[in-house]
Amino acid sequence: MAERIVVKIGSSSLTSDEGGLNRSKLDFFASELSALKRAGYQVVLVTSGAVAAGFRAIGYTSRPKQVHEKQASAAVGQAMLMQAYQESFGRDGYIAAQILLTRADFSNRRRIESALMTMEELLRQGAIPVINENDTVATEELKFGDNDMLSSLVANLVKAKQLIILTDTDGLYTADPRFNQDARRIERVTQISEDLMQLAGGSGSSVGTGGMRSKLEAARIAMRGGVPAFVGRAAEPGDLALAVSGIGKGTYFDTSLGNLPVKKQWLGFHSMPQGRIIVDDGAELALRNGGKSLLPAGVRESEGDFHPGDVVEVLGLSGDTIGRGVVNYESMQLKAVAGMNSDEVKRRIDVSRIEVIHRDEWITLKA
Ligand SMILES: Nc1ncnc2c1ncn2[C@@H]1O[C@H](COP(=O)(O)OP(=O)(O)O)[C@@H](O)[C@H]1O
Ligand SMILES: N[C@@H](CCC(=O)OP(=O)(O)O)C(=O)O
Repeated sequence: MAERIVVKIGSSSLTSDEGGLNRSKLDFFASELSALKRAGYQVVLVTSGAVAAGFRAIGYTSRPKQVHEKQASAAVGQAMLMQAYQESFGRDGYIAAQILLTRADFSNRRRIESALMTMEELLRQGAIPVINENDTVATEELKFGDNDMLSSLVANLVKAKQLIILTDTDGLYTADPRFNQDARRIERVTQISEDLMQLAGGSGSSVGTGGMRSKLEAARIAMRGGVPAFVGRAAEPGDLALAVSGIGKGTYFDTSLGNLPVKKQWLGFHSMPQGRIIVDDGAELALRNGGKSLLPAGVRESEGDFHPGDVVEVLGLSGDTIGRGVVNYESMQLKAVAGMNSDEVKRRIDVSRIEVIHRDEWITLKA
């Protein structure tokens, strides 16, 4: 199968601060993507810019702040974006296909699997899926807001070889380069620590939303899903190909993890935990490093009202989250048998599976 590359382009790379599309910039990125297609890659584009492209045309003088104004701007600008991509890719002999997604679509396994099937078919047919958040229906509490996170979830979903996040800066610096002239670029990152997160500031333009911070959060999700990421700039013809080949103008985020199955992606990134289980140090070690199931003996306490099949969050004695899993016990049952060995549990209650959480239905969230 052809290797897949997911490319995310931010508003600041496609539009001007005063609003409106910058066609020459968009044409440049489209030809960069076409070049990847010609080189044999399957390409998925996650594009921002709908709000920024549309707000001036609909009558606002600056990027609006109210949600319904942004949604109205996006409704106008999304059509402009797609028309421009159709024309630009069309010149290179490729078809652009619009896909609009919300966070709620990712939480619903059937909907996201359906979106994946559509993307698979589009890629088989040689089209370029062009994805944005469905701004008109996304509610504020459930919005991605910026498309960085959306692009990492898409990269995990399609099991991309690489996620390329293009922006107006050539990578992650030791400080926001707008304010600190001594800031140095960080070439490679293997783990996104809290210290690293502290280096990243907000957006550099009046049209971008996420800033470097949201790009780091996105890179962390991609790495966790087994997809290496790149954050940087493509300004000259061939820059995107250089980024893909490992010598781009930006920061590389490496991962040694394999691709995460869609079921585990859902568990880790989209499910809604119904309760919390606190485990002892031995169980924490077994879950983190041993690839083991959680047994009642390791459970110290549980909180919340959950039922078999619900997702619960698991914490260590320090209060740190270890991961999430699908629980096999009623919350009341688990309280009654916490800390007991498996034979004793079997004598006392009737459960279909002795594991509180089976390792196949578990994901570790932090190293
Ligand atoms: N440590 C940092 N390294 C690099 N850029 C940073 C850093 N902290 C903040 N930034 C800012 O993040 C901006 C990119 O984010 P953003 O404006 O949201 O772009 P986009 O629209 O491409 O998503 C850069 O222009 C830069 O000014
Ligand atoms: N869905 C929105 C994305 C908002 C946005 O600005 O994102 P980004 O430029 O990636 O920080 C749009 O198309 O305007």
